[in-house]
Amino acid sequence: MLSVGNVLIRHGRTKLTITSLATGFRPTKVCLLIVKRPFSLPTRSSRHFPARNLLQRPEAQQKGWLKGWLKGWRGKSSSKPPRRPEKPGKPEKPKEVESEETPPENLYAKQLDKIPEPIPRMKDLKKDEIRRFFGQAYNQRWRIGGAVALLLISSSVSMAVPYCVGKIIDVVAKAGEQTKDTLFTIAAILVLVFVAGAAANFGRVYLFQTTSAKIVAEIRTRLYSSLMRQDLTFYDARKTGELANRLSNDVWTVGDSLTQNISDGLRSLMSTVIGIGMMFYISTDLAVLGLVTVPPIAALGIFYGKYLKKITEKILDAWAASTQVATERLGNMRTVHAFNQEQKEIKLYDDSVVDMLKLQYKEATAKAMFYGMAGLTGNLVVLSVLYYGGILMSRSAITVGDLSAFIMYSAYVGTSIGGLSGFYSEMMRGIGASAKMWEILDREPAVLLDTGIIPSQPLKASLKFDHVDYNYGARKEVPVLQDFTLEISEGSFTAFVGPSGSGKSTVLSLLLRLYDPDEGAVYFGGMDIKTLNPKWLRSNIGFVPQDVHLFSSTVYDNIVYGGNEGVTRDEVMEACRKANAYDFIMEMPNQFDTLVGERGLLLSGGQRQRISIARALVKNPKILLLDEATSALDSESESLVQAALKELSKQRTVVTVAHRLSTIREADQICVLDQGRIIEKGRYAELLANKKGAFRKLIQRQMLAVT
Ligand SMILES: Nc1ncnc2c1ncn2[C@@H]1O[C@H](COP(=O)(O)OP(=O)(O)OP(=O)(O)O)[C@@H](O)[C@H]1O
Repeated sequence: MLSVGNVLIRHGRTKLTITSLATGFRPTKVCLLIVKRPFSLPTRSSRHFPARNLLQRPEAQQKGWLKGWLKGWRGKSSSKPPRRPEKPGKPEKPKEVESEETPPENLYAKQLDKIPEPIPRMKDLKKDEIRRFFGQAYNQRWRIGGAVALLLISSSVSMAVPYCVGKIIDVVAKAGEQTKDTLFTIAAILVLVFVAGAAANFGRVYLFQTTSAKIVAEIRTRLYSSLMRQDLTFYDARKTGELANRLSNDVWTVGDSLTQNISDGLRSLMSTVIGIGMMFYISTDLAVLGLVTVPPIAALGIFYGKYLKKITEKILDAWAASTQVATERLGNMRTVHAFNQEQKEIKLYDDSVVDMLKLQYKEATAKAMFYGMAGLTGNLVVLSVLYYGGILMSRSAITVGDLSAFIMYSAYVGTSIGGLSGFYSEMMRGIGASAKMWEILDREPAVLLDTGIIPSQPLKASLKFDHVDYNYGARKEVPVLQDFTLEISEGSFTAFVGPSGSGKSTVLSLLLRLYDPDEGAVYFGGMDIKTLNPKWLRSNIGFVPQDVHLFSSTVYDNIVYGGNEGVTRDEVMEACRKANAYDFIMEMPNQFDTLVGERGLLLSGGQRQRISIARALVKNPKILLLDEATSALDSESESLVQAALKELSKQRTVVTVAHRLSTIREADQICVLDQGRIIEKGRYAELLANKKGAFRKLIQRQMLAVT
């Protein structure tokens, strides 16, 4: 009796464990070969299963486990939460090595910190989308071709293993004088074949992995470049998280499905075809018996797949809800703390987690049933093949080696069919993800950055709005600017005032050409800004926005960000002095190298605003747009900045939006806006003199508010 013991066969993504392989010498004796998990789908590692991890907690085994678990998670006793899913970026995807207890395909496990999306159906995809999806691999066709060739070699070697094992068993079973020599010869040949197979496998994995990385890198660069060029209308209609997803998870999905998935799919296909062929080659009767269970298992699989899809979609919705709750709250922690809403937020999140868990338990039940059934059926098949194979052996119709090889081939075929179903869903997911990327890549921005005139002579820094109508694409029904007409002469100081929402900031956005008017035109130095190169136009304008956004970098980096190419350190210092920012920067621990924190939150509002003013001044612009640029300054800083701005106004055209009306006493013209129209215009004193005027009312209201 030969006991081979625990034999591991790794095939594609699935590892089979043959716990015991024993055979008798006499051909009449039935060989015993038990295959664990004969049917398996492509898998993910267990850490991708929050519910699974949950079940491992002791509370989970008790009644009321859910509450216990949540309590444990929150309580002081467990400082660490239960193991959470992987962090963003590329979701860790087990490729070659899987845990022995491989869980089935999990549609939402792959992308954990993003809101995942359901797998699209074939009928929902357009032909063009499928063509373009594969088109992305075209640049890498030689590498992919090479990888496929190596795949054919390595798979052929793998598929030869059962046959060779069968032959070895037969040689051993005969146990003659020549046994040792024959065994040695077979083993020596097999070692060479295995080494060749390993080399091919190395090449295949290397080529597929690097090709995937190249495709991902190429798509990411193109996508990011396309995103950077989109106009603000595009961003107004989309969520930042959604775009970040496109750029990270979706791109990986596309890269993987074009390489790793094709590799796995081809392996599964080859294993299925060769495996079935070999089964028939060894014994037609046994092959028919072995394959007779395929249709019922397939039917069960389809039924299960449909149920799983439904429940997965519900889980995705629940996931989206809980992710949205968390993302929004984590980004607004100041508000949460300030309003004492921690407990309420925890409860809100817990509820969404519990909703999802309930669904995951339903899903787990369905999966457990399916895998239980599939395992039972598979084992019954093995048993019937063994039984019938034993009878055939007793009639000397087949050898023990052939029967062993047959069982191994049937296991290969079982796992490969499962692999093919995973291949299909991964491919659909890849095509779906790439279709969403095309939406961005194909979109022609309304403002093309590389077109338009770059004047050879400097233009006069005069501005003009000529009967401009505008409303935001996201809210077409709300007219924002209506028949807006205004002239701003070079070197003048113009201020916009008016109630909130009257369109003041929008005027500045149109000057920067962040949006284009629906009707009428905006002129710079007598030229319609639509005809000018947008980059050139913006290089002439310094802008201090209402909400100052600093990047998570140093003070210096944030200021130099506003400069034109080749801006010097001296110019940066000069801009800081003019913006009254120099002194406080020099008092900081690392001065210009001080990190400002995420969105500049390590600085005070007034400091951020002065850095923002310095950033606008560093390129020494001809036109300065200030959107309530001094609103966050204390009165001392404000008077200093006001003095600086007054000085700066002498050399450039300044357009400002002001709430504090005291800051615009010196303005050459003040425009009072209401519902997108200029209802009053003039100098400070003139407007104040009009006793029934809107400006005077604004001043009175402001004075009342102060007293
Ligand atoms: N990106 C946008 N998409 C859709 N509507 C917008 C957008 N930005 C502003 N609006 C709307 O346009 C109108 C004018 O907004 P704008 O910001 O120009 O007003 P404002 O006078 O500057 O207000 P405030 O003084 O409060 O800053 C408002 O009704 C506002 O809701």
